[in-house]
Amino acid sequence: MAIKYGRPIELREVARGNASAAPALDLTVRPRRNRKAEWARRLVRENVLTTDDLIWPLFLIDGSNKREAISSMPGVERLSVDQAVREAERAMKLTIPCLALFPYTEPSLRDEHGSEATNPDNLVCQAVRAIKKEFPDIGILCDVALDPFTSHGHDGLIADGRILNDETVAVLVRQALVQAEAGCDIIAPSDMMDGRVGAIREGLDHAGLLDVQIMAYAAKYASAFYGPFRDAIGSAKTLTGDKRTYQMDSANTDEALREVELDIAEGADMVMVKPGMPYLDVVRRVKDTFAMPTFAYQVSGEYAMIAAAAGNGWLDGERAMMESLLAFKRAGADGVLTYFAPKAAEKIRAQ
Ligand SMILES: NCc1[nH]cc(CCC(=O)O)c1CC(=O)O
Ligand SMILES: [Mg+2]
Repeated sequence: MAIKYGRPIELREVARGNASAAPALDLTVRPRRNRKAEWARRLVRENVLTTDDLIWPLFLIDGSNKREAISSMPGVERLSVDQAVREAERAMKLTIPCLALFPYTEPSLRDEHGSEATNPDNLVCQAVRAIKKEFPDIGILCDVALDPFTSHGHDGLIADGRILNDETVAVLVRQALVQAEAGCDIIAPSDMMDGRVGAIREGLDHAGLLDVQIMAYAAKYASAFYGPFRDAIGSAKTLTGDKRTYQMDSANTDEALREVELDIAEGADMVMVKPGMPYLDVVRRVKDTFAMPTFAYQVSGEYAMIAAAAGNGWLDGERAMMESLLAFKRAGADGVLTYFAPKAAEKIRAQ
């Protein structure tokens, strides 16, 4: 019997002959049945976003009782350490498992070598200690890279206009150690130097910090979507040139797999793809290939686009936020770093 759309042709003729009430289209399969009501949609839903999927990035600034708006990231502020502790409390109440910390470094503390990065009493280390003291049960992730601390805004050391890989890695290991010693749970190298994951793992192990995890920014692309972040940490104005000799070319995906493979071999516990939404294909390939805990960073520019369009009344900000976050789950991500974390958590918990 010839089958078309699931029903034998012969039977289709019979069905046609019937009542005038018969459907105009003779369809056995009607996918809309599973969408007919909210309960039915919930029943067949494949992916779900929970508060466990969220990592909340915070920007830090020196001082006390201070909150500073970031003009290119409406709704996001730079926080003094005491205010960051208040946000940690909010994260605990919202059951967000982990915070990520990024410092705005005073210009007077920035130099060519990013020396402040390895100061055990720098802003990030102060914040880690303060948060851990009050809320030991929240996870803290610290970025490892020199850009918040260098006068030139690059993630590594420079000589004759070139980024020095191996010399930079030596500094990154020291940066990771001061953060881990302050109580950081997850070290997240975002610098894209070759070999830094292995060197940091060795440094941590040698210091007896065996339980400190590494989340490698494994496939990190040279992206225009980092613009607002560079405003937030104050490196936008000082950055000379671009980061294309260390961050990846946005045309490549095979290369992402090779980068991820290396970082896993060097000891990464978790891997990350960054930016997020424009690179969901990479998230999917990485997850399918390595079956590792895989994260995506919905970066500042992605946040800014949605926040700006919502602010102008051009799209429904809350729905766009939730849809964008669910997209990461659909692509295979185990979690998302997102500036929407508190808002999304509030919405999830209200459901
Ligand atoms: N290496 C630092 C770093 N860590 C996270 C981001 C971007 C995050 C965002 O845009 O939200 C950057 C910026 C950059 O590489 O220039
Ligand atoms: Mg690499």
